[in-house]
Amino acid sequence: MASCWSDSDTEDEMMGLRSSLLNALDAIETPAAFASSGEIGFVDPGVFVHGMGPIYLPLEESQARQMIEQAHQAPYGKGSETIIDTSVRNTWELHSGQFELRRPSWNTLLERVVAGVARELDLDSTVHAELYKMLIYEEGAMFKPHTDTEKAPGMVATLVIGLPSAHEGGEVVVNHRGQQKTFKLSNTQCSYASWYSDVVHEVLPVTSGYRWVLTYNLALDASQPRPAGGLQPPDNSYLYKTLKLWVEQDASLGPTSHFWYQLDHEYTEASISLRALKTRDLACVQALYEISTMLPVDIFLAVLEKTEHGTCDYDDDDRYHPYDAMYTEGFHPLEDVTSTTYEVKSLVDLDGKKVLRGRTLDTKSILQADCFEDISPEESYRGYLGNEGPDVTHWYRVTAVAVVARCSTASFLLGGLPKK
Ligand SMILES: O=C(O)CCC(=O)C(=O)O
Ligand SMILES: [Fe+2]
Repeated sequence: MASCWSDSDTEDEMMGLRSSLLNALDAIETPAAFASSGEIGFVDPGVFVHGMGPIYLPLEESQARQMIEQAHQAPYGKGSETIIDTSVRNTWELHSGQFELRRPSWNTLLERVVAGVARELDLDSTVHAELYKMLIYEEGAMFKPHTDTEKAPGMVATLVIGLPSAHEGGEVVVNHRGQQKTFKLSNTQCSYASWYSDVVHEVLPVTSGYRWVLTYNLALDASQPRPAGGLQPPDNSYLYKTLKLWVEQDASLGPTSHFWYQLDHEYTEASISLRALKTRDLACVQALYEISTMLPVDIFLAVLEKTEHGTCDYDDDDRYHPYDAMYTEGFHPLEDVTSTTYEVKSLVDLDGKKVLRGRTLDTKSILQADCFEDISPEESYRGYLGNEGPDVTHWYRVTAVAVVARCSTASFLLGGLPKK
């Protein structure tokens, strides 16, 4: 009911809402990885295939062909059924009763790998690995995008260990909430890739050689609560509620209702886009983007710049070598600031497409009051020149996300220089 408030009530209310928005955004944490990969080294698990004998590393074609003779086409889960359809999954498989891993130290190594994966995926340390299948992908073999069904009680993730075998292609591509990673298992040593069961993944076609892997189900004790990590989207309900209030109140007050939230990392004007964002920045902007599909707000990214111009002290050497001094390296603190300006250097949409440049920045719209503090500036220094003392310009740049009430997006975008 903004219309009944006195100005000071309104201002207090707005300040309260802004600090709630700041708290809600500050509370967003870096999510755990949804998938991870790494190298293990050249370790022989002592693969012994029943009816065949030991398999030597790296895998040779003759042994690959012999194993394929023992193997069967791998099925895949479709609803409650498992079916074989080589246009979806084309892989040879040996089930865990058909082979053994005879090297006694293999389990110790496996425990180390599983502990590392548990850390990377932020899984509880009680996670244990259960050997599931051995897979051999020959030329043309692949597995189309799918998620993994729960093959054991408490199963939360899949671990694939690649064994040394020369091959090309066969990369695993994992996709989760708009993020994609590609893993290539090693030809020459053991390596691993792991992902939460609900992460969509595919194995691209092998173009030559044999891709040879062991698959493990990673499961938590059935008594453990399921981890929130990659399985569930983070809980952004507080941010949603606060933004909803802002849209209803603050956003109806001004013609260009928006606010800026400074990101943790700096990005260059050329690179800034959703894809380039790291860790918590990605989580924050992704949360805002998801909310923008439910509330009438638009999200942009920008490089914000503060420029300070003024004079500075010069050392006596400058007076006698004025032209050298023009190129003095190092930092010159401003003695007397003659002008301070704030600008939106470059505004882009989440795909990184420029929508605006050179708009004046109203610093009151930045949620963090100390936005430009603790930033090391870039500087341009002009040394002692005849009658003029030395002068200096400092530029402080930060990257921020803009949240704009959709009713004022058009006016927000006016007032900048034409995009370049
Ligand atoms: O071969 C791989 O890397 C993955 C296999 C897979 O996705 C599965 O067994 O569900
Ligand atoms: Fe899978």
